Amino acid sequence: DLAEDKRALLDFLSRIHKSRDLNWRNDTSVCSNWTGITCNQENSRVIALRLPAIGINGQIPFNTLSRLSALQILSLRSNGFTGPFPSDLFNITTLTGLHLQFNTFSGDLPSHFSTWKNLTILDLSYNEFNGEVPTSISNLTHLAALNLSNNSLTGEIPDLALPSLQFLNLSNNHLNGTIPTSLLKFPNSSFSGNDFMPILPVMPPPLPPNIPSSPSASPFLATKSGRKLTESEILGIAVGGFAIIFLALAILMVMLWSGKRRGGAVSGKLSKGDRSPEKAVSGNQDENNRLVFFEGCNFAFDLEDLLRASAEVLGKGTFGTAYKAVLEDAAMVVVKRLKEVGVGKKEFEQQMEVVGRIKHENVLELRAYYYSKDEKLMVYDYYSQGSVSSLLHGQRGEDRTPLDWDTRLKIAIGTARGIACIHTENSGKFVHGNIKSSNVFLNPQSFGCVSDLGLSSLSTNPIIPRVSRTAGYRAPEVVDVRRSTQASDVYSFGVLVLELLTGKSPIQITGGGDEVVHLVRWVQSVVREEWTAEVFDVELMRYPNIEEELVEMLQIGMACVVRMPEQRPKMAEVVRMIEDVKRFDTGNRPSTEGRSPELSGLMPQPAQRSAGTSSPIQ
Ligand SMILES: Nc1ncnc2c1ncn2[C@@H]1O[C@H](COP(=O)(O)OP(=O)(O)OP(=O)(O)O)[C@@H](O)[C@H]1O
Repeated sequence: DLAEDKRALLDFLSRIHKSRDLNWRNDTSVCSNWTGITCNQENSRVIALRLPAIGINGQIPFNTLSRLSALQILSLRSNGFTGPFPSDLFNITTLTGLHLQFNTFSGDLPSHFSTWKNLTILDLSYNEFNGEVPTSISNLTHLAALNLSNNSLTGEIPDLALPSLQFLNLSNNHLNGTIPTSLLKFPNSSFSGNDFMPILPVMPPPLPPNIPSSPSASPFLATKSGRKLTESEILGIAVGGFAIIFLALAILMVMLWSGKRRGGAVSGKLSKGDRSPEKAVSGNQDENNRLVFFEGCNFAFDLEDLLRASAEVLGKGTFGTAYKAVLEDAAMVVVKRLKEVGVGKKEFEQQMEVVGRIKHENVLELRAYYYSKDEKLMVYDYYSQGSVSSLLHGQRGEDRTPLDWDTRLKIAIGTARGIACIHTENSGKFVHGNIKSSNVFLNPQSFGCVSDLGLSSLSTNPIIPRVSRTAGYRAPEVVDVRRSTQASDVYSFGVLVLELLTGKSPIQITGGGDEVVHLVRWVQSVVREEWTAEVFDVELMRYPNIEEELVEMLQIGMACVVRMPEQRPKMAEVVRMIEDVKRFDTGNRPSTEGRSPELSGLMPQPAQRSAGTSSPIQ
């Protein structure tokens, strides 16, 4: 229980040598007051202990931490721990993450890695372990990240058949022999700096998607087998080379984030014990330049980890560039690097606090932010499915998740609820300012989830090119005065609804680039001509008995995009209207028989459509 956890921690504290104080006192609450401790929701057990860079020397005292029988995460990284691998930690069968990197542990790794059935991250890098990589690591069937780099390990790598492994680093040891087939999927950088058979000095990142991922396409394998490369392989390597340069540039940019803030802020290469414990544990950064996490965020990373992470550019948006960062523990986050923030630190922080406070299932949670003179970053969860924009307009190949009608309805209702929630914030004055399909993601139940809130009021009013997708969502009055309002959010939402119904982008260029077609105007004109059925996405034609829902959603979408802002419905009203449509979705959809004459015959049959579609937007 918690009392035993407390005793174990106090025992640990009394038996370690440390250069700085910890605020662990017998008369204070472990869960509320003690630095580096995380308890479970009921505050009845200690589930995480994180003491990075706290200046502890010597061995981990035996039979102390191993008594924390509910512990899931143990991070003692960047200290001065010495001695052999603390084998009594095997008693903690609940452990999911063990971070002992940047210490001076030495000796062999134990040969009985089997009790940690739930372990997902094991980081023992930058120590002085020697001996062989134990085969028993294969017993850690949930292991997603294994880092044994920068030790003195010797011998051959065993064939670690780890089904969940996504990140592997064995670089800079003295390993030799060949790389087992089960590990060949990892980039060569995972194995560099060892005594393997000669390999190419430049290690390729994962192959770009346009290169076939057959083993022969890997330069590493080609060299090993010694056979000549085919023309397409050479081409593949050339393209891969560009990809490497591109990736290296991306990583360089991420590194630059740290470089820029030298002097007062954190550098990616702090030596051991450089930081005070409070700073190290509470976000690990200088108080004025730290990554600020919001409550409920379970991420175990800091700015340093973020800067070390490999980054991939997801895209450049209106307010900056979005990167996907893969942290050492294989967790993926999205980091938005903002450009041209037009407000000072205080205002920025206030805005972030408002955004970070919003907890709603249809609003993408801001996990953390960072502010310094040169850099402003925002951190979100990574949504692997991509945005609604990519789901709707992305490649229509095998990998594409088809957006069926129910999902589109769920996207619409989720997004509407998310925006309605946002509009209640800040005494009912909060405005999103940038509702569009690339800012909507699917939550685990496939409902729409709104991202990027709070950005439009921070930026220095970026000028949106007239012919850009973003411009297609802007309400007419915003184009004139360049100021968003809740009514203009409603307009943008209306465009999103029309996009979901038609499957078309809000702006299209036709006629060899001369003609710009606005989705809103096109839908309005088609409906005026009483060709209503023509507007709907052909992909929706396969779903039976959805005509009424389509038409009702079309009416809602059109009500949102009326020209006069004051005539648009409020977002809460829009939610109610869509919820009325959603009632059709209980499995008792009315059949086409018995519908009103206005609606009967409105929908042409699929064959009719394909013959007669006259849409100016293709
Ligand atoms: N949390 C996320 N998970 C997955 N992909 C994301 C995430 N956030 C953004 N993206 C994707 O990254 C790309 C760039 O996003 P970003 O928000 O910077 O620009 P945008 O949405 O195109 O434009 P804007 O800046 O106007 O919102 C987009 O394709 C977006 O869908």
